[in-house]
Amino acid sequence: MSVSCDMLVFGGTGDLTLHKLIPALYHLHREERLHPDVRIIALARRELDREAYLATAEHHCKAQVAHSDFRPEIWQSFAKRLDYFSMDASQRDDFVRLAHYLGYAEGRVRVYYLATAPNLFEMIALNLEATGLAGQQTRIVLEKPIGHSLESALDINLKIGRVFAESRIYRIDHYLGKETVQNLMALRFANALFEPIWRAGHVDHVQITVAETLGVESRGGYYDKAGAMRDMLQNHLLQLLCLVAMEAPVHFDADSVHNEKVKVLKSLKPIVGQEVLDKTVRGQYIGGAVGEQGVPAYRFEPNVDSDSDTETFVAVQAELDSWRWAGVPFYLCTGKRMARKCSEIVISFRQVPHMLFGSNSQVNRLVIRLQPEEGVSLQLMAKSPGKGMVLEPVELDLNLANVFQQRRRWDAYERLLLDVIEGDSTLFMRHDEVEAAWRWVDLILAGWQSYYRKPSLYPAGTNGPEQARQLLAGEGRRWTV
Ligand SMILES: NC(=O)C1=CN([C@@H]2O[C@H](COP(=O)(O)OP(=O)(O)OC[C@H]3O[C@@H](n4cnc5c(N)ncnc54)[C@H](OP(=O)(O)O)[C@@H]3O)[C@@H](O)[C@H]2O)C=CC1
Ligand SMILES: O=C1O[C@H](COP(=O)(O)O)[C@@H](O)[C@H](O)[C@H]1O
Repeated sequence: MSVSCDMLVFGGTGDLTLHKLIPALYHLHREERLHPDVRIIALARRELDREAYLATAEHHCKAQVAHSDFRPEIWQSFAKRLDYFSMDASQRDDFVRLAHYLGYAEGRVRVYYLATAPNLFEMIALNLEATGLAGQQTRIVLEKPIGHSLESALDINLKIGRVFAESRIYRIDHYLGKETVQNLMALRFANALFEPIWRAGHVDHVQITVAETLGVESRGGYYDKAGAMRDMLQNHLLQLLCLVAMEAPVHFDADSVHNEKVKVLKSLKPIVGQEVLDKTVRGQYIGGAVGEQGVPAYRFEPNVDSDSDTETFVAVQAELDSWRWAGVPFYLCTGKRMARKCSEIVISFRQVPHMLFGSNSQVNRLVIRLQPEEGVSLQLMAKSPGKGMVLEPVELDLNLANVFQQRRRWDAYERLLLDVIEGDSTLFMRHDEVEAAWRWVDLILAGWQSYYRKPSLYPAGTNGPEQARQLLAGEGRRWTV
């Protein structure tokens, strides 16, 4: 049973809260992971009474969780924890009201979850401090992306850091809460098998792909200023890269894990100036079809500029200047409105040094599938039955859902919310990780400004622009997704 706390969710009427946070908290409640005294208070400007908020929250929660997991009596008991407080986070007086509402509760843990746009982060922190709501027992959760550049991230980190000690700041990247992402650490550090070959010399290259079929949905206003680089690659994909490339931490605790991740980010070889033309691809979808469904071009999405040059696809050939990984390309790729939803990490090993059975031998690949199905498969060469040494690629396939059949797969936010309540920041990002990631990304963004303003177009429902295929083909490789 976890610790008792008040969880205050700023942005309580927003997309993230209604689609992800409330359903995650509902599941934690349903599985009795929350202390009976945990209270959840949603905060936003909209004038709503508690009943109206509960009705909205129930509607969304029901739509998000599996039919068999949503039970009215469980919702009723969960709803007893829930309240709504209407306030404007830019108004100090509203925080005074909030302090009265919360009352004095010495020693009680308070979690402030900032599910709002980042431009409110500083104001919320300052207002909490000014009204005596930022004491030692409080924690603050910041949603990604932290800022939109190195400069803005430094500014946020500095200003939040003046109010909250680093140990009380939880910078969330929900990919770190995904089961298979944690399984990647188990695979690497709980098995002796792969470690000796997990390095240059044995690994030819690594691919990290997060392909979505979704477009920008209702988030066009935000996305058009962000693009795939800031929305996905700067955080989710670089965090995945860290887990693939990092050295084994000394302990499985926050500082040890963050120390190793930051070393990886600092070893990213800068991509400067015109290099963006050879090492990166920016794309934007035009109209097309995803499955059977016709979908409009990005520029016709709601709240998107009709002349927008924002990228909805990005591919980058990254390299790490480190002893373990020198010379091994890491191909990172993410896009919206792609042919199919698929997130996976592929470690491609080198070819055998001598082709004993002819030239049809394919390289071994370790594929870590994050979604939609979670699993790990190892592609090997085997002899096909019959006469002669005819080889065929086969798979050792581990489907995690089948192996752990009896157990529901937790959503990333469930795990991460529980970690915040329990005060464990291992699966969050420390300030220097975020900054190191921006330092590298900012150079690419600057290169794009000078040399690559117009994204390459790709029809929705395809695998991105042709240039992405060429990024690997030029090196005699191909995307596996
Ligand atoms: N949606 C998603 O799937 C994901 C979102 N994120 C990040 O999470 C954050 C929130 O995203 P999302 O939920 O999509 O955004 P939304 O625009 O849907 O929600 C914003 C929320 O902030 C509230 N708000 C805005 N201004 C104020 C204010 N002055 N005082 C109090 N509340 C305010 C809004 O309510 P009201 O207008 O009533 O005040 C609303 O509840 C963003 O930083 C986003 O990048 C990260 C990962 C995924
Ligand atoms: O953070 C974000 O992630 C989602 C993709 O998350 P997933 O868990 O569904 O893979 C992405 O759609 C969104 O644009 C981005 O802000």
